[in-house]
Amino acid sequence: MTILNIAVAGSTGRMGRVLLEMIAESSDMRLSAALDQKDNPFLMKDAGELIGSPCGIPIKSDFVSALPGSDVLIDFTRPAGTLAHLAICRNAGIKMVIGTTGFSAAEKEVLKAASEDIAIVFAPNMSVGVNVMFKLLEVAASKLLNDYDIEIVEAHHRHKVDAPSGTALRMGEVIAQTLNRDLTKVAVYGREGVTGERAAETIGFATIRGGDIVGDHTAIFAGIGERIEITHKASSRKTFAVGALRAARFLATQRNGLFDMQDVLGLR
Ligand SMILES: NC(=O)C1=CN([C@@H]2O[C@H](COP(=O)(O)OP(=O)(O)OC[C@H]3O[C@@H](n4cnc5c(N)ncnc54)[C@H](OP(=O)(O)O)[C@@H]3O)[C@@H](O)[C@H]2O)C=CC1
Ligand SMILES: O=C(O)C1=N[C@H](C(=O)O)C[C@H](O)C1
Repeated sequence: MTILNIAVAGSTGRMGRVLLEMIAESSDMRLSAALDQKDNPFLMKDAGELIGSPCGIPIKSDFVSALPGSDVLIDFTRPAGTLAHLAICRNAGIKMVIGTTGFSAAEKEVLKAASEDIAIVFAPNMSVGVNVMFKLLEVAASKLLNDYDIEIVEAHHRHKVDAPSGTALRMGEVIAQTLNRDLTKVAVYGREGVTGERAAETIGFATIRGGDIVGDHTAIFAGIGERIEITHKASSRKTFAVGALRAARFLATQRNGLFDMQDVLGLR
C-alpha cells in the first residue's frame, strides 16, 4: 500500500487537531509535518501531544524547510495564511487540500492560477452531506423556479470569524446559477430598519453565531401557502476531516488543476 505523507497547516486549531486524530487513525497516511504560525504557543511541542498520543513530529512554523517530503498540505487556517502556504507549495510542487473560507474573489483567482502547477481541492465544506445538499438545492431551484422566495440561514460557534459561512455562500451560488441569477447582484446580507418589501429575485442571507454550534445551514424556499426547508446540521468536525482526507487521496491521482468536493465525491 502506498502511504501518503500529509502535512497539516493550522495544526493546533479546531480543525487541525481533528485532522491530526484522523491521520493517526488512517493506515494509508502518515503525518509528515505539523505547522502553525510563528507566535503559536505550541511551537516545537510534539504534535501528538495535542491529541494525547505523542508521535515525534514537532510543530514548526517554517513551511519552506518542513514541507519537502510531504505529498499534500491540508490547510484549514485563514485566507492570508493559506495564500502564503500556497506560494510555497506551488514552488515545491506539493498538492493542497484547502478548507479555509472567507476568500475574496481576487484571492480565489490566485488559487486558480496556482492550480496550473499543482493539484488543489478547494471546498468550503468537506462533508458528504453538505455536498449532496448542493445537489438537492439544484433540484429544488430548478423545479420551483421564480415563484418562491429564497433565504439562506447559517449558524456557527462563537469563534467563527467570517460571515456568511463559505458553505452558505456556495449554497447561494448553486441556487443563483441554477436560476440564471448573478449572486453578486441579488444577494442581500442581513436586514435592518425600514427595508421596504422583499425584492422578488433576491437571495437573502442570515447569520447566527453562538456557543459551540459546529455548523448548521438551511435554505428556505418560501412560496404562497407553503415552504420547503432544506437543512444540514454538522454535529462533529470529524465529518469535515474525513472529507479532507478523502480529498488528499483523490489528489494522489491528479497532477494539477482546481477541484472541489463534487469532483472528489463523483457528484458532478
Ligand atoms: N471546508 C470545511 O469543511 C471547513 C472549513 N473550515 C474553515 O477552516 C478555517 C479554520 O477553522 P478552525 O479550525 O475552526 O479555526 P481555528 O481558529 O481553530 O484554527 C485556525 C488555525 O490556523 C492558524 N492561523 C490563523 N491565521 C493564520 C495565518 N495567517 N497563517 C497561518 N496560520 C494561521 C491558527 O493559529 P493561531 O491559533 O496561532 O492563530 C490556528 O492554528 C476557517 O476558515 C473555517 O471557516 C472549518 C471547518 C470545516
Ligand atoms: O468555521 C467553521 O467552523 C466552519 N466553516 C465552514 C464554512 O464557513 O462554511 C464549514 C463549516 O460549516 C464549519
